[in-house]
Amino acid sequence: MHASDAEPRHRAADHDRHRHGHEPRHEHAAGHEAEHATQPHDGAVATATDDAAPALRTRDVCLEYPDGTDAEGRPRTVRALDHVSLELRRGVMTALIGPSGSGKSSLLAVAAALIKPTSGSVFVAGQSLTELPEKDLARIRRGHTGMVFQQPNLLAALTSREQLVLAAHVAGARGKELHAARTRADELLEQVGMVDCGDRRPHQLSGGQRQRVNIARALMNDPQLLLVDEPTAALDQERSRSVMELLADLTHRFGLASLVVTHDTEFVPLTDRCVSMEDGRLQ
Ligand SMILES: Nc1ncnc2c1ncn2[C@@H]1O[C@H](COP(=O)(O)OP(=O)(O)OP(=O)(O)O)[C@@H](O)[C@H]1O
Repeated sequence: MHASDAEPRHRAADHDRHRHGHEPRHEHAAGHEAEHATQPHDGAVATATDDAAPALRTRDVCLEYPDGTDAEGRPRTVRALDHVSLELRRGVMTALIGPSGSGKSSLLAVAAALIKPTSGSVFVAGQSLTELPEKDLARIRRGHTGMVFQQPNLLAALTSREQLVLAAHVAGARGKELHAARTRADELLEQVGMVDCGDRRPHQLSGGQRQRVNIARALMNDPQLLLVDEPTAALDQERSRSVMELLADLTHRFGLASLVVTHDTEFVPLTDRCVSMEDGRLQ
């Protein structure tokens, strides 16, 4: 076992909580936040966000995928999300469970603004995503949302530090900002217990360590919302627990609204809240 898999080092916690300017909060009743698609004077849609609003709110979201044609040649659809209303607040880690095909990944994809719902509304930090053009959706994805998938998908040629700096570069960092990104990358690697692995490439890391780099990379652009799909699918029990504990810890210290899809119900007690899906509906 790799020491950094089992014993993440968590320093600079207070610094980060202050940087974000808030303590973790409990869930509030839905419906009292300022939610708006701002219409500026020039007619373009601005991406104004409101830090007091939930990091994510979906209202009556339905999603249908095309599913071939029926016997008469008419197009068929499969309903993956069926009137899903969900609110995620910062500082709260929510487990998303449910049987295979129940719609968990679809909900993550809608929350990440990767797919537009067929109907219903999605708000990220109070900003309605429904009518935004692709360039603004891309900005929301980069600036407000961090994503962690089952497989870390790290680039083989890059060191851990470079993986993180690349995320800042893709988000538009240049010159002095890239210098700051290197410092932030090292801070984040320390936060996920990988301080000694900044110069290592993926093949020099264990599965658990790669997932830690992946998580640190998702935090590079200081997101409010962290969407995590089966982060422990490729890991043994011990490393799985360690990664879930890390996610819970980061959620609280960074004030993230995190939504974590998991099949491992034994780790649900590590989360603050659990929601379950069946046939595209939240139970
Ligand atoms: N691209 C697609 N095209 C057509 N149908 C899809 C597509 N993606 C998902 N579906 C269908 O939508 C439903 C929800 O799928 P989804 O992947 O969201 O479920 P899931 O709960 O994440 O499943 P799993 O736990 O197996 O990953 C399923 O019936 C699935 O077959």
